[in-house]
Amino acid sequence: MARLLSPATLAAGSILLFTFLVVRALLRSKKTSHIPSVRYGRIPGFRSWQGAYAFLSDPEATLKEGSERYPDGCFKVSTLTSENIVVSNTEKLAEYLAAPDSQLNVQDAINEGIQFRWTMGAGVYYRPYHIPIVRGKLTQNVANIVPAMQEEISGLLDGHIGQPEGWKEVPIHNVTIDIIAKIGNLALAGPDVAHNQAYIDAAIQYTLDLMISAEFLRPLPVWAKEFAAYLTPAYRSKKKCEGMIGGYITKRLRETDAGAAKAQDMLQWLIDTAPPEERTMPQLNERLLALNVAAIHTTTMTLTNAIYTLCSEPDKYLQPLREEVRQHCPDGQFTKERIDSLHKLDSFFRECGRIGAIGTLASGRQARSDFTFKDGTVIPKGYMVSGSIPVLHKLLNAEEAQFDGFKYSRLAEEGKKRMQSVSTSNDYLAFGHGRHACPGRFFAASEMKQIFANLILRYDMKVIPGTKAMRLYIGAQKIPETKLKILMKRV
Ligand code: HEM
Repeated sequence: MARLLSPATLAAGSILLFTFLVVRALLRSKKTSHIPSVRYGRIPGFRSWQGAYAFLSDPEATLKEGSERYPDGCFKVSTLTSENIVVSNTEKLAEYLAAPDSQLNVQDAINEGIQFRWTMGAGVYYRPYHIPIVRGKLTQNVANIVPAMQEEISGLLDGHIGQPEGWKEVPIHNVTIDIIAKIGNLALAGPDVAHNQAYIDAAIQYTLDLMISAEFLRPLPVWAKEFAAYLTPAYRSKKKCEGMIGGYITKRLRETDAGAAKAQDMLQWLIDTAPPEERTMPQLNERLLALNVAAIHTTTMTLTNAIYTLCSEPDKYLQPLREEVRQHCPDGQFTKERIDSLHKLDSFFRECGRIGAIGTLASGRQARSDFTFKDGTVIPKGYMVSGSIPVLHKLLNAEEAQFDGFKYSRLAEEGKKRMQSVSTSNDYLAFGHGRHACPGRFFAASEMKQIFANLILRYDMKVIPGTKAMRLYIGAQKIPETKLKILMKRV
């Protein structure tokens, strides 16, 4: 091993990898030379890399520039390992979202981003049988799980924040991620797993390990990924989780085989539905982790962003939202119907999703074969196409980009069609759009609203004077700051 990793071998390996990446960048650029680039450099062979530097330094500004320069067509931006073809208008978005999966594929697009065929496991990539279960059973079960979630949220808020008489500094992201991970796992695998703190921490960490592993694996050729995957933090993390809940999964499999299974949770529906090769303990552990990846950080970031938004303008939003919750839930108890009747709260969440969507690129699809738009523009096989959030969410114009939390409830009161936080459209893509729009959004909205409503019933909240919630970029992702503390005081 020492000989294999000698400085000479490492240097030779690095030169080979560098040459491979330069040649690949040159070949890639040739295929997309018909599409205008935004913020690429001038040095031949390195143009797309300079473009990647510009895009990754400020994705939002790069996309705004592209959308302004090419409002009717497509343009391309570069990341370190690929080029992304971006559309700026709703017609083009609708056109590519209607393409069949055999032509423009969502699984391949996600795989490009998080390499999940290798970081999670081939089963999740080739057999996504969990998606219809999330869209169907999990969504239908939202009403049934509200009371258990409510009890859990109450206990966790007592533990994390308590009932402070005076203003208390609270690292709110740490609180929301723990609550989301626990109530999410309550629905995924039941209380035994949700109350296993070591597993919850490991499931939260798994997503981060996966992101790092994806960066390590992405530049490698496919044959190398097959081996390198076993050396990644994601693989170690998955095995660690297997050690923690493997016995519990095996018990649930045995109960089901004995006809004694009673649970109404995702694990049960997975066991009942899995194809034979997926109906094993390691594969079910992998599938639960895949769902944790889809569910924990997305929901936490969206909720944290909503809390920061509220704390920046508490005078404007806290009291009206609290009054609405008190009016519809006078005893402080929630049901699905009561949550659905909170129209101001829903409007607030939709506007947070419009202004502060987690991604700057939406609904990415990767071409399995060449795709041709009506205007003749071709997305070549192997390339990504996405929507530009800044233009589709109308963030180019300063007036339209202004946060207006009660805009949608006001429009509905004026007799216009109600636009809900979970209704996707060509110009609202916080949950994507089309056949592959997020199937977990109804569940996520219920979780977020319950936590948010509990918070505003219990606490006054505001930012610490002199501080401001900043957004950070990780690639094309736009995420809320995680370290910011806010001030909270019991009502
Ligand atoms: C606020 C929280 C969430 C946000 C912002 C979010 C966002 C998204 C987005 C943008 C997509 C891609 C849609 C597209 O390409 O058009 C997606 C897909 C997906 N999400 Fe979510 N998500 C959230 C919560 C959840 C939860 C709680 C679950 C599961 C319990 C989940 C499961 C999935 C799955 C399985 C897909 C893949 C769908 C497919 O490929 O057909 N998500 N999500």
